[in-house]
Amino acid sequence: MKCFLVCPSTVQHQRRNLDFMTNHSSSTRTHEPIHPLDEIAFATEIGRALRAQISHPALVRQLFPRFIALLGLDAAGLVTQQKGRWHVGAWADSSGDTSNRPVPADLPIDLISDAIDHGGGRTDGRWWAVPCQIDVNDGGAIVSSPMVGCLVFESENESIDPDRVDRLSQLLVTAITQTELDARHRHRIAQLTSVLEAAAQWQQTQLQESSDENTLLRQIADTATDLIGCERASIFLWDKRRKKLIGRPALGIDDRPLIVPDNAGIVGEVLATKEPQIWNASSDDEARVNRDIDRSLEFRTRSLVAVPLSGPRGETIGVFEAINHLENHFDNSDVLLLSDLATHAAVAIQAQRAQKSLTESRDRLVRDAARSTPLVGAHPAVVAVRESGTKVAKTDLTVMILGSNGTGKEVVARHIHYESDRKNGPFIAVNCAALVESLLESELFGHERGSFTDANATRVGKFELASGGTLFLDEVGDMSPGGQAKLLRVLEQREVVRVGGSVPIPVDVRVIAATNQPLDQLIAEKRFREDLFFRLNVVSLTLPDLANRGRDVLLLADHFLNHFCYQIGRKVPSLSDSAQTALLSHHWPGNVRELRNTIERVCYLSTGDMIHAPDLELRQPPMSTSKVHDRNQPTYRIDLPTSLAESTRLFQIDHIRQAIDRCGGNMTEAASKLDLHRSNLYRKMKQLGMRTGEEDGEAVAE
Ligand SMILES: Nc1ncnc2c1ncn2[C@@H]1O[C@H](COP(=O)(O)OP(=O)(O)OP(=O)(O)O)[C@@H](O)[C@H]1O
Repeated sequence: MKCFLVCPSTVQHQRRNLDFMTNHSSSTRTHEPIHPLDEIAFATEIGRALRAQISHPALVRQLFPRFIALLGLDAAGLVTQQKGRWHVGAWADSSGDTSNRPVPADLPIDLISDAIDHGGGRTDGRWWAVPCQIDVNDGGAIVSSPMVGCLVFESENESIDPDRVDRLSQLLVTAITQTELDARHRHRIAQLTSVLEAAAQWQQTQLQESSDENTLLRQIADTATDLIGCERASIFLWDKRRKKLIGRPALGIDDRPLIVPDNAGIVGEVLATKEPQIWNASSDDEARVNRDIDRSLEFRTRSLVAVPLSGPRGETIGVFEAINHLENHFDNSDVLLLSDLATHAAVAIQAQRAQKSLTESRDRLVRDAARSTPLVGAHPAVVAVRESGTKVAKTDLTVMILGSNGTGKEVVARHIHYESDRKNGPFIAVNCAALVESLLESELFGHERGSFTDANATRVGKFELASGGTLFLDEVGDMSPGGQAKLLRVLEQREVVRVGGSVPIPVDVRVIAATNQPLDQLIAEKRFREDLFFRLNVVSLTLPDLANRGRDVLLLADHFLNHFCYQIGRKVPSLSDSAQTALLSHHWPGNVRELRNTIERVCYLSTGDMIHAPDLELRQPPMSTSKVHDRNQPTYRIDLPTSLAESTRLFQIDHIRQAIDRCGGNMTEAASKLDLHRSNLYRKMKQLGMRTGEEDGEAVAE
């Protein structure tokens, strides 16, 4: 028995029609009286049974014997028509026995059909038939197949009173239809619960990045097979362009899909009409089914139901098919269930496709972003930074990157980010030097609306924005003391509180800091918190100045040449020997950034296949404006008037720097050019306050 909902009109409909038509006269009979209280007791019993949501068999067991006894019948039962066949349920007699009593062989089928066709009770004197039906309209959207049947009873009692039969059978028919509707209701709720549970599982599968479409389709088909109770189920996705339907899972073939023309068989019919189709071999046209599929799968289709799979805008994306009902034929209730599953399946399939395409775009973007900022360099110090960066990327350790302006600290930070598991998350860079203390807190931690005069809207801070990714704090040495204290708190607690807010927000961020400042000196001068330094400096990477990277200048120049020529679509010119020498001997106070700008300018302004030294326009800035720049050293300027001793010192620094530059960082060669012994050159450099590279063993190449 299937679904339900009592519709009052059903009861009234039956009530109106229960005026018995007889083909023999009962007016001459004498009726045995039933005490009215017995009828009331019967009605009360029915009411109690319905309230208790009695099952159908229990109803037959409990109420039929009472009905039989009240009317003095021999036996009674319920006869229903299912899929074109008569089906006799339990047959009860007055003893209450519903199991052993055999169904009479001579059931009055004509009388039953007559009662059903005319919607009213019928009797031939011995048999009585009272229609007991549920129309699909009775249950609204949830009754998928009607119930067609009759309450049938037998009585040799001549004195039976038709009015009493009418009254009591009305009561019993109401009880039967109500019980049937209740049962169908419960069954439908169970079905919908299962469909929702299945949809939730498909959603989980579809959200897993690792799961592919096949896994999802197999899961959907398995659910349909279980819930409908059939041998197989398959989802045919429509390849509109190729006019094909691609069935997966392929009804028993595991590895390859089943491809059929999109106009063949019943799936083709569903695609064309957008209407569900049922096909049962015993009653339907054999020509409708595509037996080619059966032959290729060595399978025999006995019955099938297929419904369209529709996308969000109502467009058909395929067909969902269930094959070979395990118990009997498919009917409308299977269409209803398969359609429910198809609705959720289409959503899951489309969502997984959208997710896949988003994941692919994201991966492409991440790959492009990672490629767009390669850490170019073959100098041992750069190689060491790259290797350490790759290693440390696999951890969540905080990293401090040291180096002069323009040496590539942000490039290293990006390298670490794109080498880490956080690469699909955001990379957010904040220049701490650019933020005054009052703005820094709101920039990093966000603020709530109205928390200060200009806070017109809630703002999410950089820490929150970087959640799941990396936060790069550039120029951290320039951060105000107040900012340092707040930063330390966030690093320790791993949660932020927005300005003007009170709720701590957990943040999952990897912090990379960078500075061109001598932090040890700042700590000594109490301008940088030592505790913050230890928090940030878990791993420290130092980038040498470009002037100390020897032939890396040429590698980088080549890299930028390719980059900019590709951008403007010009053939990549070569660097002449003179250009190479000029690049190697320039001292690059602006480091890689300066080189990049130089090459960019050349790419736009020069013509021809060869770049010569004059094209580079590399002039050492005049002493009055030049930076005699050393990593982690203060910047010196000659601000006239200045003492002769200081001018001499700065001149010597610049002179030595140029000599080292010209020799590509080779100290022995530079010393010889300066007519000094190598150890004297080191001593002189120390005297002048220059870094020699011996301090950290890497900055100055031999
Ligand atoms: N090793 C490198 N390979 C490729 N490009 C680099 C490299 N180092 C630096 N660059 C480029 O040089 C420019 C400056 O680099 P970056 O901004 O990383 O330097 P920085 O040390 O962070 O500078 P600042 O201290 O001024 O913030 C950028 O355009 C960057 O792409």
